[in-house]
Amino acid sequence: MKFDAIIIGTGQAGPSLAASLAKNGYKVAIIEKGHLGGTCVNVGCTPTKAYVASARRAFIAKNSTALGVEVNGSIAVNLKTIKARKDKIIADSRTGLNKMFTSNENITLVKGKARFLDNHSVEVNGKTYEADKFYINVGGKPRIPEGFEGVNYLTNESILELEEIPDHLIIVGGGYIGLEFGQMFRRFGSKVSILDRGDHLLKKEDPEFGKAIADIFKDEGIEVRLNSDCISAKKSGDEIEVSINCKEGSPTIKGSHLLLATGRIPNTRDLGLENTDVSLDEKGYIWVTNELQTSAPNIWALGDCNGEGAFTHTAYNDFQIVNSHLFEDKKRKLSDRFTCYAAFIDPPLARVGMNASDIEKAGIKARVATRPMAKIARAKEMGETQGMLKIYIEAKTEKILGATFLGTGADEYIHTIIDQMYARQPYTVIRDAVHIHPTVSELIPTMLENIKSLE
Ligand SMILES: Cc1cc2nc3c(=O)[nH]c(=O)nc-3n(C[C@H](O)[C@H](O)[C@H](O)COP(=O)(O)OP(=O)(O)OC[C@H]3O[C@@H](n4cnc5c(N)ncnc54)[C@H](O)[C@@H]3O)c2cc1C
Ligand SMILES: NC(=O)c1ccc[n+]([C@@H]2O[C@H](COP(=O)([O-])OP(=O)(O)OC[C@H]3O[C@@H](n4cnc5c(N)ncnc54)[C@H](O)[C@@H]3O)[C@@H](O)[C@H]2O)c1
Repeated sequence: MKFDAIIIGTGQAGPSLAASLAKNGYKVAIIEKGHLGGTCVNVGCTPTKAYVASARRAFIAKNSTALGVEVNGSIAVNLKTIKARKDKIIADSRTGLNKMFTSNENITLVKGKARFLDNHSVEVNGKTYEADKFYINVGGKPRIPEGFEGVNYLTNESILELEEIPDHLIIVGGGYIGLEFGQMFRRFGSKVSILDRGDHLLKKEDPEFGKAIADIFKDEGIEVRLNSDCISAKKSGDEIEVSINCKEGSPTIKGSHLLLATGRIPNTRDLGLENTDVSLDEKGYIWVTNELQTSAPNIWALGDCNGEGAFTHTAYNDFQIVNSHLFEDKKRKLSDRFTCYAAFIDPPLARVGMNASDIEKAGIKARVATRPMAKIARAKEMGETQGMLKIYIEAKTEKILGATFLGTGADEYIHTIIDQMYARQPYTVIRDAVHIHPTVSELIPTMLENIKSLE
């Protein structure tokens, strides 16, 4: 069968692109080997944030005595109900996508795994599909280190199928996935141990943020072991025993369940790309131009598989970039985008742009503004004073280089900084703005009155 365009994957870029191509008269096929919606909808953002919400309710119910709220009765967490609520949210999204594809006469949904035969054709379930243009949106999957083959480990996918709360959940990896699941399952009632080979949690952040998170987690009763390289695991009776290469602490740890949260790899190795002119880097990410074109001129790559972002908003922005070159005057580019994201722990960590080590590597002369949450009236009133705010400013241009916020509501008010960076205005615009009292945001202008040289 021949189409104007074929999209592989129904993640965070493919469906919007299919709708736009179809609206502009293209005959489009969109191919999906798994559930419609990809990682974010089925095993990523949506289910984890639904679980985070349940975990926070449980935590608040158990920890509000200091605010004068006493719960005189037991608080039970029902993982079956939590899972059923999550499954319903996911089912609604999948249904919406299915309706969108099947009700559009210009879109053909093909269920199955696509494999390129050459630059202009793919094979799915023994049938050949040809097109002038291809858009690859195949996403990624968990990276499983060697040494764990002999045990029944969990990933971000299988942990979301549990219906009983684990007694003792060991988590290998102190990145976003490890931290979000770790705090969530601790709040559900599991004993939780998080192990990471690095010397601080969230290795991409300034070390002080990882240290502050480790303290918050330890206060909640989570065991955090750093400088701990987990090399293998084996069955030990009913338990799983993990062997650790470490200088301090026991070289083994036993638990009822093991979650591997050791990073992700792109779904590009079994896509038949060797039959095309598409080039991959050494980690398997697809090489793309600033406009997301691959080294084959009729093939584009969007989302996690191009290695230029690892988030839903970056995948969606990839759609916007490609779409702007297809159908809009305002041509967008990858290089216009500032990196931004949040870790949805409690309190959340939110980040945009550069951190201290990025600034040092770039040799930029910078200044910094900081404020602990403990010095913010609204945080005190809420009884949520953990964390701190940090903003970096370029000395020469007075423009904001980046910010990291750890604190209650940080995933929302980081956008004050993100928008200022996109406006490409000096930091003095926010410094001189009047914000609403009492909010955490109101202290952002105040902290910018006190900027210091970055040592
Ligand atoms: C636990 C977890 C939590 C996350 N939380 C957040 C969050 O809070 N915020 C955030 O921004 N990001 C989050 N992410 C990241 C986010 O989910 C991804 O960045 C996003 O889903 C990437 O979308 P994508 O379009 O690149 O691909 P995906 O969503 O991965 O979709 C790719 C699709 O392609 C299909 N596919 C692959 N190969 C083929 C083939 N050969 N043939 C046919 N189909 C194929 C797959 O089945 C899949 O459906 C989270 C990720 C995880 C794992
Ligand atoms: N809130 C969000 O936006 C969100 C949430 C979850 C996941 N995600 C996405 O998923 C991606 C992957 O997340 P992740 O947490 O799996 O990866 P990550 O790369 O952020 O963290 C993995 C951690 O595992 C450690 N590690 C790896 N192997 C180890 C071993 N053998 N022993 C001990 N430690 C080991 C690494 O040192 C690292 O700190 C992220 O890049 C992000 O794009 C996003």
